[in-house]
This record gives sequence, structure tokens and C-alpha cells, in this order.
Amino acid sequence: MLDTYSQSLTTAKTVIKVANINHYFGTGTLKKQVLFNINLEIKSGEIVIMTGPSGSGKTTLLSLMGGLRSAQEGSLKILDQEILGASKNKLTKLRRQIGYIFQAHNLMTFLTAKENVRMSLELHDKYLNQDINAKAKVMLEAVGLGDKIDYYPEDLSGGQKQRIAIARALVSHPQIVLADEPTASLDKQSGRDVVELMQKLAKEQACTILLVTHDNRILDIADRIIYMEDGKLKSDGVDVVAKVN
Ligand SMILES: Nc1ncnc2c1ncn2[C@@H]1O[C@H](COP(=O)(O)OP(=O)(O)OP(=O)(O)O)[C@@H](O)[C@H]1O
Repeated sequence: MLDTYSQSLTTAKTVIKVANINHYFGTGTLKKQVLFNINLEIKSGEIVIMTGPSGSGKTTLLSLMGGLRSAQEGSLKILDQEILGASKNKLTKLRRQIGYIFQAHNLMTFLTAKENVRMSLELHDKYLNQDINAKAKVMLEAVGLGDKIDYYPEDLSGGQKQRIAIARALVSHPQIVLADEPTASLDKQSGRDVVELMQKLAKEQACTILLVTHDNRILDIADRIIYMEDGKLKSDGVDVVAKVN
């Protein structure tokens, strides 16, 4: 019998479909294949952790699934749009529907917490006539920074900065959020707080999270773990969560 998680997946919408993807860097004699025949289907609301040794291709695959680079071989559909050979313009439009959280938080240092969060709403026409200051404030309150909305990043801790990055990624209610090593620069407790917050908000918004990490302490927040080695997908499933722990 299917468990509740498996049951919910059978009805959930597919947000990313990767089929027979190969990827190469370099040209001529320096051409090197870094992804080999990757097949994956990611559903709406799933929290997927990608893990594996350094150089195994996690970031390359994450950047493809996030529309940060166009695919070279195979087929990759993000929110029903094919990105094989996609133009820069098509990728740019697609990226507005995706939230990004990086290791180094990538906040604008000359903008306050509220301005950093608001910036991601300014990219969307649908928010033009809405009170984006109020929305940014509500989101910062949701990540526990209601009393820091007018602070600049340099006056906040690493964990607080990463929480602003989470607020910025989620404020526009994207269907997909990509996170590359979001806990790498944080201590154990801050890292834990940050991923638990991402998990809570993603579940509330039915948002899919794709997270690349080396941090074994956070694997338990995943619904599914994808393990990569040498550019290949070695294992994929909920059962991997139990094995790794
Ligand atoms: N821009 C690039 N040009 C050339 N080779 C690259 C480029 N980016 C990545 N590579 C190579 O592709 C392979 C996969 O790299 P990738 O960054 O995807 O691995 P990773 O699993 O994310 O590694 P890490 O955990 O160290 O971040 C590696 O051999 C890397 O050297």
C-alpha cells in the first residue's frame, strides 16, 4: 500500500521533467562530459535534496533545472517549458517564476532587509499595483525578522542574512525554489533553523524545493534524496533518507 507521501505524489503536478540529459563543458580536445543520461521527474510540493561527492555534477544539474543554463542534449521541461536550446530571453522569463537561495546569500549590501525582499517583487508585473512594502514586511515577519526590516545585511548575523534570502526567494510565491548549499556558511543551530524554516514555508506554499548540500545533518528535511556520483544519478528515493541517516 502507498504511504501518504507516495499517494500525494501520484496526484501532484510535475514541475520539472528531465529526460536523457547529457551535459558537457569545454570544446574540442578539452570537451568533458559531466552529466550522463539523467532522468528525473520532480513534483509540485516536493523537497528534494541532491547530494554526492564534490565534482559529481550536482550544481550543474541544479543550474539546468533552475533555468540558469540551457540544456545541450536530451529534454528538460521546467513548468511545462522546454529549455533544450532555449534562448536567453526565454530563460530570463522562466527565472522570474523561480526563487534562488545561494550559499553566500547574495544580498545587496546597500539595500535594507525590506528593500532586498521587495526587489524580487519588483520583477513581477502582477505586483505593480500592490503594496509591495507590506508584502516584504509580512514575509520578513514570517522568517522571524519583523524587528530587523530596516537593517542592512552587514548588521545581521549569517543566519539572519540567510533568512532574508529565504524571504526574498519565497515572497513572490514561486512554484520552485533552488537552494545551493544554503547552510554552508552557518553554524549547526543556525543551519538547522534555516532549513526548517524553508521546509515550513515551502509546505505552506506548496512550493517545490531543490536543495544541493554536503551537510548530512539536514538530510532529514527531504521528502526525497537524489545521490549523484561521477555525473550519474546513483540513487533516488524516499528510502534513501532512511539509509543515509
Ligand atoms: N564552468 C565550468 N567549466 C568547466 N568545467 C566545469 C564547470 N563547472 C563545473 N565543471 C566541472 O563539472 C564537474 C561537475 O561540477 P559540479 O560543480 O556540477 O559538481 P558538484 O557536485 O556540484 O561539486 P561541488 O560539490 O564541489 O560543488 C566537475 O568536474 C567540474 O570541474
